[in-house]
Amino acid sequence: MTSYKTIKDVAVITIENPPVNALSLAVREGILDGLSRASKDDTVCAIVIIGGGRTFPAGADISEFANGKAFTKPLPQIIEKIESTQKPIVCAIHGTAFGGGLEVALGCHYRIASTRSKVGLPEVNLGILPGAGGTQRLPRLIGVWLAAEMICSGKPIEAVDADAKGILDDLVEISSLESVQTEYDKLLDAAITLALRVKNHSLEGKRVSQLKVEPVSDFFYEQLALQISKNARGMNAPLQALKAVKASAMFPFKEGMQREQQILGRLFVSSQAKALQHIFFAERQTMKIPGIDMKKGVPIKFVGVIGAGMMGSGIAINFIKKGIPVVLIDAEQEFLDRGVKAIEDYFKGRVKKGKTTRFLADRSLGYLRPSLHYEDLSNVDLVIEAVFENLDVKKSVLKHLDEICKPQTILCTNTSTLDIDQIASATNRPDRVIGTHFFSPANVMRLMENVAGSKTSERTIASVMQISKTISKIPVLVGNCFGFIGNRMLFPYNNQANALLQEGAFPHDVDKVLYDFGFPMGLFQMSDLAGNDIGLHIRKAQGIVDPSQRDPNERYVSTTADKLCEMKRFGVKSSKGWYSYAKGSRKGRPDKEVMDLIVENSKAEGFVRRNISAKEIEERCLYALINEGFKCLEEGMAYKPGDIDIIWIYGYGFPPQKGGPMHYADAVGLKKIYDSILQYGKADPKTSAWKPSKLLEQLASSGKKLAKYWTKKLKAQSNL
Ligand SMILES: CCCCCCC[C@H](O)CC(=O)SCCNC(=O)CCNC(=O)[C@H](O)C(C)(C)COP(=O)([O-])OP(=O)([O-])OC[C@H]1O[C@@H](n2cnc3c(N)ncnc32)[C@H](O)[C@@H]1OP(=O)([O-])[O-]
Repeated sequence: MTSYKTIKDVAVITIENPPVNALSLAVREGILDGLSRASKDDTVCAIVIIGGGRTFPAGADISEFANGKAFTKPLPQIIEKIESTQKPIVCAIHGTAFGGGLEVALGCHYRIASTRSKVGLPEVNLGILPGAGGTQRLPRLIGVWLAAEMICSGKPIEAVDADAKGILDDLVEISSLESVQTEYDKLLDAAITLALRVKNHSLEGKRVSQLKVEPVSDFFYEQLALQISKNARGMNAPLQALKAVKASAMFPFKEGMQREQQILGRLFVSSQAKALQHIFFAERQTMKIPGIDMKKGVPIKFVGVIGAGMMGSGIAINFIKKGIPVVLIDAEQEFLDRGVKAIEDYFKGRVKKGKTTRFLADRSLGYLRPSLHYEDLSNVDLVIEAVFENLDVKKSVLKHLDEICKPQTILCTNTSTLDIDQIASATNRPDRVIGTHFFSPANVMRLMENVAGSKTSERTIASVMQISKTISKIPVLVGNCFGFIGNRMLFPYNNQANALLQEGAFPHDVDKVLYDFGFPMGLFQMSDLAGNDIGLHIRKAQGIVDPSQRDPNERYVSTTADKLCEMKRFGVKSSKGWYSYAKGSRKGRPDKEVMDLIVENSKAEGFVRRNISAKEIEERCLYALINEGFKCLEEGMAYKPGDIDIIWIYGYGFPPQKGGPMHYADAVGLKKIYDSILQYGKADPKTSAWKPSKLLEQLASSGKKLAKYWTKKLKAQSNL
């Protein structure tokens, strides 16, 4: 996991633990061994620590947190050993020196980095803090102010910025065109040169733990705490990290370290840390699908997008940003022009905000080819239709594409609810048809539900999953059912919210509970923002708006929602919906007209309104959601519980610190949820959402956790 060699009397310890050189136990042992060899060897005058391959360590090995290995030869002790070594140690950074990686660098006496590298302390995103001295050394090196900002936000910074802040001693200029090998060679060369230059220098002032921290006023901590509470609402780690940073200014290093370790100990075992670390791995597991070999994907080098509306132009941006040429098609010149303008405005905005350069923006725009002619798609590798959400319209678009595109072209349909098999049946290549459900705005939202139809081939799935990654999305493969995973689960969740209105709650009551749970907004606020007509459109497609077409054995809860649309209360866009809005504002106020309508409907539908507790609101909305998630798993529509969690966190704002609905279910206890579902079902037998999932029932009665059960099941499957 590490290698040792000497070059010109400098000992070089190379960390070799691909892909990210995480500081696993074997790496820590290797560093200790290297330090010991270098210290004992009289011919060695200085030491360089460098990461092999593409990066300096991206942190401690997160998988060692759960199995306890992190406590054997723990990282803080290794860093102490590095810092107290009597020979100068130069740390050479390339790639991403994150978390424990940066903490190792802070323990070294000198730090140089490639201009392409990034450094950061992202531990708060994992529910912990930089627990190997980062909260004590960084403030000593760059001051409390800058350190607190980096540690509490968890955001990485570019090497050039790190140099300006005083984290680095020098930069090694590497152009974007140079290979990783050249970067490594140049960096090592520069590190050895520096090591030889400082070999006889005193280490006085080079051991960061011995530096003094300039105290800052309490006002600074109060202001930062306020900002954290707003930006990272509901997250414990950033505020706890701030306490540790404050300790660096209050106590000598040793005592500060004790505070850091005490706080780390508490965070380590917290439910938030477990949830956030679950999300970290779940996000990386979405590409691992039983029976799908991702290597079978074909490269996608040329793309077509049909529909230059908000969705289509957003989709196109994703590709041209990555240098993949796009033909953007619309039927009318006016719509095409509008789409192109939206794309140009997007890039202009990025240049204005300093997020890209004019040169790069122009280069991206150069990849866009607007057209009114489907024939221009004859040679694309993949085409995504983003036309109106209507089965017949989408079928006719795909039929046309099938006639025009080359036989290998993959045809993607961007739909949020429609049946992929039916759409694919309009073509002669159902194996090359797949759903790509982008979330709006498509150039911002990272989630992509890729929907496999019954005939979609492994090659098509692998190609689309790979290209989704290339355009920086988080792709999740899902099965073909109404609403797929995200929207399918949204229906019972949303139904409960509406049922609560019938029984006695108001929109602001429900929204407050969901906001307090950690969602960025409640369901009614979300509906106002998206447009209440979208829900009506879906209910119409389901054929449930007309009372004569409804199943008499199923409770209908959307009368008020339907009436709001009749009253043209579409939401923010019409300045009134479930709430009323001042012109141009997205902050809604409860509206008497809506509250009266809700009361009137309750009465007309035979409900005696009652006070409903926050607990009941939370349980009913979330347990209905979770029950549907279990049904998606038992039907094979979702492949892993973690996939559902990722969909709900990235697509619907489920609070990450709760780990997603399926992780949360395990945390609450499946028996408790199952029993509550039975109880709510008894009181409301006409709501099918309360029919418990068989899988939930089975796990609740056997006392098993979903995560463990599913991991075992997948292992057994892969051993078959
Ligand atoms: C006494 C107690 C002592 C405790 C001391 C605490 C010390 C410290 O403060 C805590 C930390 O450092 S916390 C850490 C702070 N650091 C962070 O939070 C940084 C976390 N990492 C990242 O942000 C991204 O991985 C990178 C940007 C580095 C690379 O992005 P990319 O190029 O898109 O690559 P990718 O797809 O993302 O990952 C590739 C593979 O590597 C895997 N893996 C990655 N990091 C890992 C890790 N630290 N570990 C293990 N595994 C890690 C990843 O799962 C995946 O595995 P798979 O089997 O192939 O699926």
